[in-house]
Amino acid sequence: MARLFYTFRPPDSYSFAAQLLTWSRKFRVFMYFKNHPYPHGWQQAPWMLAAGVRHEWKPQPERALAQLASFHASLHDWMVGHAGYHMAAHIWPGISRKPCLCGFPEIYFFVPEILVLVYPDQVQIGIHGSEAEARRIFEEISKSTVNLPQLRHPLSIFPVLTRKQYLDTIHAILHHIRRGDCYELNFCQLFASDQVKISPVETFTQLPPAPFSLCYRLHDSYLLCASPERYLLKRGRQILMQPMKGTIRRGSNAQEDAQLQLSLQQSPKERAENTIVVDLVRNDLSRTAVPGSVKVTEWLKIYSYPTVHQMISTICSEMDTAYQIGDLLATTFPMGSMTGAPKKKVLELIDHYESWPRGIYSGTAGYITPEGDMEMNVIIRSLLYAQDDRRVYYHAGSGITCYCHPEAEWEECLIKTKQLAHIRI
Ligand SMILES: C=C(O[C@@H]1C=C(C(=O)O)C=C[C@H]1O)C(=O)O
Repeated sequence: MARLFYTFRPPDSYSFAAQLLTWSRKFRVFMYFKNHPYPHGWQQAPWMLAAGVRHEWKPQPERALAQLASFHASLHDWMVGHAGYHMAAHIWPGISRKPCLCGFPEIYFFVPEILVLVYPDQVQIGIHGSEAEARRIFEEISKSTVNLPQLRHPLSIFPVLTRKQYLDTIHAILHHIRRGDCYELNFCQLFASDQVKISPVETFTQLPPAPFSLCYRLHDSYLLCASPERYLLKRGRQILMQPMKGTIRRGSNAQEDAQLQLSLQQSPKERAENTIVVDLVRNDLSRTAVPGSVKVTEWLKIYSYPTVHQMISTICSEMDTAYQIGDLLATTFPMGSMTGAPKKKVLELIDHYESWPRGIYSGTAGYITPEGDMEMNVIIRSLLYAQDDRRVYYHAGSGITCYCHPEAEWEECLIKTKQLAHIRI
């Protein structure tokens, strides 16, 4: 039986979307998408929940990308899941595999039992079942009570590196850049906290709005993601990537904010960082593209988020019919904004200088539709929570180029942790 969608009209979609998140807690596997409406183009619905496992795909990671398209075609259904950063090891020989500190596998996708799409004027419930069953689900969600978070203690997380260790590492990376080993490297540091118990859903609701937010539970591992960055959008054969490079804090008043935005827009350093990644992405996309179809449709555009301004470029291509979704991932992953360039060399250097795993951070999460369309984000600005171990992790990084001032990069990482400042647990 194919998945059938049934339409309902809740009195208020915003409240329904909040109830949906509360309701999702009863599932051991779910992904809840909250696509804050920034002008970022196509997304399926403002809110979406994929809950419960109808089929799961836990492939051998080394064969996963080669098998993804045929697995998807065999089911012709929605698939939701993630690929962690260390899938890089199966694409680029010589890069080491490091297990995710939070327990997420290298790659995992599931076909949900229940899919709920929430639009401003209607709700669609997609199940392999009858309308009566869909109505029962709709009514159960409508009865969920949303508890406002009980604000108690601030969430304290600490960098694993001291400031001095961080600065020494950046100087070592700059040495590689001056020697010509590479010209941009995205170095990420780890922040952690032990012995914390959080309520993942309540914590997620306190993260700032972002266009690629999601709350993902895979048994005892949680990803609470407030990502502003898209990795890849596939619609038919049209592909779009939107690397983000260039970050500046928001100002405390409108005038300062406009000045900061302008200085980001005009900064030769940030423009160079972004353009290096644009070139890398153009190259990555050209490996599966119809010749001549790779185009930069937006270059160095500033987008503003609650705590930061970001510089984003958009690169499009048309994928050649000889290629499938697995090929697209294999030729573009890990995304250039999280590696630097040239990709092979910086992957080796990241392996060496980041002695902790990135794990699911710096990977991607999202969905594949039955038609093979895809929307995948970049997993950044995210809390990882290992419920069993009561540990919380957060990573933050920045692009290092020859223009960089190590102290400013340290500050940039701290700015990226600012979104956690208001969280209470
Ligand atoms: C590494 C992070 O962000 C990446 C680095 C950016 C930058 O250098 O300006 C911007 C967005 C991301 O691609 C992070 O948020 O942890």
